[in-house]
Amino acid sequence: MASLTSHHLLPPFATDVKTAPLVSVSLAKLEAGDSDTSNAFFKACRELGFFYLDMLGSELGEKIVSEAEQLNAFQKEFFKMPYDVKDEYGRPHLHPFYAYRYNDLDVKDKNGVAIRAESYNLRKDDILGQCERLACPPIILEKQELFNNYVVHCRAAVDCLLEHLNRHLELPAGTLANLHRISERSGDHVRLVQAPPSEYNEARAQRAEHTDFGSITVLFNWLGGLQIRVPDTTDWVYVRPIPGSCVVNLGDAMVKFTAGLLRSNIHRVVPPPGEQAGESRNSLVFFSRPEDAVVLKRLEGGLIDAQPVEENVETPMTAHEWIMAKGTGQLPGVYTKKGFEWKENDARLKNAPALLNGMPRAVASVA
Ligand SMILES: O=C(O)CCC(=O)C(=O)O
Ligand SMILES: [Fe+2]
Repeated sequence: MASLTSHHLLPPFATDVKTAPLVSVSLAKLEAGDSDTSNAFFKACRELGFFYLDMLGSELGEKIVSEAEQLNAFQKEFFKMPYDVKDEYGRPHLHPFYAYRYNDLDVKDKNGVAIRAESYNLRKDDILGQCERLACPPIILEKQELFNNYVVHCRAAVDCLLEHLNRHLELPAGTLANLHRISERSGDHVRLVQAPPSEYNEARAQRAEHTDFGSITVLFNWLGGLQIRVPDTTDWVYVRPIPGSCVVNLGDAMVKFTAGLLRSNIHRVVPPPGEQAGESRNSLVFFSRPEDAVVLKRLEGGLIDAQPVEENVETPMTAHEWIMAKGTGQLPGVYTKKGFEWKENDARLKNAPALLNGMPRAVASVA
């Protein structure tokens, strides 16, 4: 394993923090159709919405791990570029969502410049040549083949998960696959993420609370810092990175499609605990989303028909409208089995657009 992953080069994960009870699901066994593994996977999707996907022993999985390591090495070089160079590819210039983005932290470098927490969203359709490509730094283009392979392989793993979900949900064959065709325009993207070492800050931690708004997220990280909230509690627990596994979680679209049968769990990222606190933290995220034109509404058939009917009927939105509204901060809230719940204490709420008429403004401590 040591040669495939790089976690052992970093300080160890803290031993004195509470960790999340994520089950480990073997991709190789899912690919082979193992029913115990598939049942454990479906249970995790219903109850926690998060699990480890063990990539080892799967040809596809090991390719993804190897590519994730290469992309992690690459992103460290990417983020070393001067701020003003990256700024040219920033949200104000390039695109409201698929672009470079940063938050200034309250830490300054030796020249007195605020240190940034940074990310860069790269569209699947740019990478696969399915649309007119947004401008991007030349070093991204030098890694075109790697990005292309990574997207194709992550999508193949996602397709395998969707197929198992489809079967458990007793939906007509291909229902979920047909909402997620790789050849169609969608909000799928690769996100590079880097956060410099910083102190834990409660207000910032709360602002970072979110659910993912797509279908299935494939996440690689190398240091602690990801926390999930334990369902029906207010406890935050850390997710320990496991070499050879990625963390998979379901997003809002899967909740919407299944009328709450599947779970999109709230989570956030805080500085790595313990000995890892002094390290800069990178993560690599592949977000899969429904095709742009898909209207986010409950599907018909199978187990979903037995789900309760929502009292508050929200304005139907396409996956594209949803991602643009959520991704640009116009929908400060999280999606739960009770429907959309606004983060009432979020200053952005007053700017929420009129298109959201019909969304219930009841806000709970989100569970
Ligand atoms: O960095 C991580 O570990 C998680 C990132 C995350 O939750 C996200 O980008 O949606
Ligand atoms: Fe997330």
